[in-house]
Amino acid sequence: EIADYSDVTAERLTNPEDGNWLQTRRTYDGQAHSPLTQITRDNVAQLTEVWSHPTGPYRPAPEFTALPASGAHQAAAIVNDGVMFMTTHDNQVIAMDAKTGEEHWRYQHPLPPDLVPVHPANRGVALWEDKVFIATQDAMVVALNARTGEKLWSQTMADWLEGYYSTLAPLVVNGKVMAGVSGGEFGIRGFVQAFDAETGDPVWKTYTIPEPGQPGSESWPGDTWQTGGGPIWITGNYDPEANLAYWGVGNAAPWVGALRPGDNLYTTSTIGVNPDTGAIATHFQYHWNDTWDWDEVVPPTLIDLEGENGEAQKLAVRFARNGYIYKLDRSDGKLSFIEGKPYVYQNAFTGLDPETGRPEYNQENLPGLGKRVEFCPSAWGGRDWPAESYDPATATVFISVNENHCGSMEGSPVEYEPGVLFLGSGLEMTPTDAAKDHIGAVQAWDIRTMEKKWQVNFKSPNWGPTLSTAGGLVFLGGTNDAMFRALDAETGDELWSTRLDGGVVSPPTSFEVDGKQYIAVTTGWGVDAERFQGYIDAAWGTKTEVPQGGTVYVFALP
Ligand SMILES: O=C(O)c1cc(C(=O)O)c2c(n1)C(=O)C(=O)c1cc(C(=O)O)[nH]c1-2
Ligand SMILES: [Ca+2]
Repeated sequence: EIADYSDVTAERLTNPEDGNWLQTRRTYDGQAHSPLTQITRDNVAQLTEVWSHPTGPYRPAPEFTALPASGAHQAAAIVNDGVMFMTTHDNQVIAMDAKTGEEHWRYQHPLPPDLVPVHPANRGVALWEDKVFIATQDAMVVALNARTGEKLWSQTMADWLEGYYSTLAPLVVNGKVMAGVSGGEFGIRGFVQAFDAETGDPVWKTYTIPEPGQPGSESWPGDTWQTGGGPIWITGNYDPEANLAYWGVGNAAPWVGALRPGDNLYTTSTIGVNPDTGAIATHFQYHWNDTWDWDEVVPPTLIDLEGENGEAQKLAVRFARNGYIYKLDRSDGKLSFIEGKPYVYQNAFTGLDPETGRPEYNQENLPGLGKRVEFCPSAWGGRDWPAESYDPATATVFISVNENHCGSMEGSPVEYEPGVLFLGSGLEMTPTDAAKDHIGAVQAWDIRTMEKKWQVNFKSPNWGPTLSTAGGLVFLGGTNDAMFRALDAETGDELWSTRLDGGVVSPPTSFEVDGKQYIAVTTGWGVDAERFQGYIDAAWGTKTEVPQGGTVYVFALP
């Protein structure tokens, strides 16, 4: 039992104290930036481990799975006035003393024993008042008492036997707990659902695919809308002024676009949803008739800049999995295109319409039925799910990317069966010749000019969400050598690093207790970071062993 727990309010989520990290990307705008300044580029070399805490037991990869992968620890350490919350891919929630690592309580969500996750991951908790919320691999939302870990309510969003599951951290706005469902590879019909935080009562449910008669339904032929995918598996961002939650929608199903001709709204789009009603107020589709499994699920980072004449520029900036950066305007509650350009080599589009941002496709790189084609980047995109951070003082985005990998697909008709993979194609990934130089990288982009400031390359792929701090630092793991590092935000130079007990794909966070700044990160290598590495090893005849880990680490200055 936690004696002294600070209730989380709308005010605290909107304007969090500098020393707390109350949501996955810290603030509703998704900037993942810490205003703390104790750890700086001048002293970061002295950073040392304060405590570590293993999260085990692990749920091992089952022997029989269609797409085997180890579970990955992908949750941000959420910290509320000295209490840390962590989740694991097997749907445990652990509350710890953020200063010592001492465990307050641990909850294990009972998963059906025969559930075999395709993406064994969980991206963390959401907080509201004295409650903690998690979305689970059997597509439930569960509320716990933050003080005791006692279960308060649970609700089932959809039937896991039909291929629905959840991996994201929920998003809470004004007492409504929102979560979405994965299953884009199973032909689900994706949605976001909201529940009353107090009672668990369902409040609204908004499908990412319209039914016949609704706007956008004309973009789906016949019955294809019923199994069209459009999963939501990354936490949305929220703009309190517009009262819109921005959710990213994933791939269309089956993978091959020729099996469902049309734009297929709102797959591979950002939708702006009113959290009170669930109404979709605006949308922007990055690419129509997705045929590359390029889920566009990470929501745009919400950025306010001062324009040339001093007027406010309200932006939504996105690095799409399709390999392009999009600068969108969100000033009137509508997402509209300003400009876009590739940030990695991309040969699937010939370009974007300068007015609308709609891409034109290169027919030679367009997967179709009975036709094997290659395209770059591969299905894992220029970036996958690991999120970027944004430093408002320098208007710079720091993002982990992967380049020098291409994919191929050959489409064939596929019959829908509930709970069975619904792809219509195999999937290949091949590193290019340039991959011998590097695959992973961190890029820093100036959002005013849309110019790249620097890029740091890694021989390894990079699956590390970034944390930037007002101390002028960028923290990330993400590489297959289990290193966790701090870079100089101005130059990208590495200033500090340490090898941990496993690969890092979780977002680092920063917090303060009793006047001391800490950095937290959790090891836990698996899911698509592992699969991606597997394709590279297969192409090169190598074998890269990355320890799975599964430990929460906390660092500070001595
Ligand atoms: O279509 C979907 O529903 C869905 C869900 C998930 C997920 O929930 O993690 C991933 C993907 N797709 C996906 O395409 C993908 O590349 C991916 C990588 C990972 C991961 O945890 O490393 N999850 C997912
Ligand atoms: Ca997908």
